[in-house]
Amino acid sequence: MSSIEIKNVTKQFGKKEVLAGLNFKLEPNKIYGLLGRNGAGKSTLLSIMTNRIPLTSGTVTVDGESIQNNDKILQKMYLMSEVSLYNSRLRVFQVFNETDKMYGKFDFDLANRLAGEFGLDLNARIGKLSTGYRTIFKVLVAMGVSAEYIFLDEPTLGLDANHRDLFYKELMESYANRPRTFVISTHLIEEVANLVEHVLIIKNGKILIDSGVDETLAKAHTVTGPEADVDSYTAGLNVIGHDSLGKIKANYVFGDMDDKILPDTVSIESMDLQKLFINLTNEGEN
Ligand SMILES: Nc1ncnc2c1ncn2[C@@H]1O[C@H](COP(=O)(O)OP(=O)(O)OP(=O)(O)O)[C@@H](O)[C@H]1O
Repeated sequence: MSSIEIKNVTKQFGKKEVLAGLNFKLEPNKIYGLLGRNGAGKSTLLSIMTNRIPLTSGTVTVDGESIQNNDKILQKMYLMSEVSLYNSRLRVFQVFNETDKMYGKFDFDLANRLAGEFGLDLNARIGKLSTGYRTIFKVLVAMGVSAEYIFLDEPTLGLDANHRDLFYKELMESYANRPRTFVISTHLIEEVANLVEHVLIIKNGKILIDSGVDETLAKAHTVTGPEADVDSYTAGLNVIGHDSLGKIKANYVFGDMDDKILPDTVSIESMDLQKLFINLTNEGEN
């Protein structure tokens, strides 16, 4: 099993720098959440990692080998949006067949069963699918493909709540049956919080967080109480945001708490991933 290493990757579109020197590693058999606000560069990064668009500088390597012009390595990776490359007149089952020819060992059992569960007609032409079914179709191809690394770009775009639930459930089951690496790019943090093991948060073209979910949340605290007490307790800590309700204030702290004695009026609770994400990626803060 291979790991992917991203080193000093930058991407400029004209004069605009979208990725500003990224460094991280993707390990085999993990579910990653690639989180960032609209326009943060998630899709760009996924396209660079799968050699769909060129990078401006830096390297992407798999077990030390560059991915550029390296078909053997690129066979190990699948980017969900690739199906838009297919002729829109093709029918769903034909794309399953094409994918099998390109990557080998397509999981027809899984893709066909899921088509039934989602109510996707295998004979439908892909150009005629509704927005939601277009996503479902792309997701089914991505789940069936035999690649070791599956990059899912906004996999629930346009899906209703029932279909989103079904997708997450099936993804977990499929992952348990055939471990591989999934990188899920999304801004719907709440929905993936229980699914992903590791988060990569992008902001301003840089990786802000690259760590395990549990480890990340262990450093995220909500300190609540009367404003003056809360501010004095959190002075000197890494306060990344706050909320107020009347005279009660919540300061959001990311990082170590010190050993100060907690006043009776103040309480410390955990923070969920969504709240942490919002506070970390708010403009003007940090
Ligand atoms: N081909 C392109 N030419 C010029 N600018 C581009 C191109 N592709 C992306 N960009 C710009 O790069 C930035 C990052 O876009 P990208 O689509 O990677 O973000 P994203 O994090 O996937 O956003 P979203 O969550 O909104 O889909 C945006 O400012 C976008 O306008």
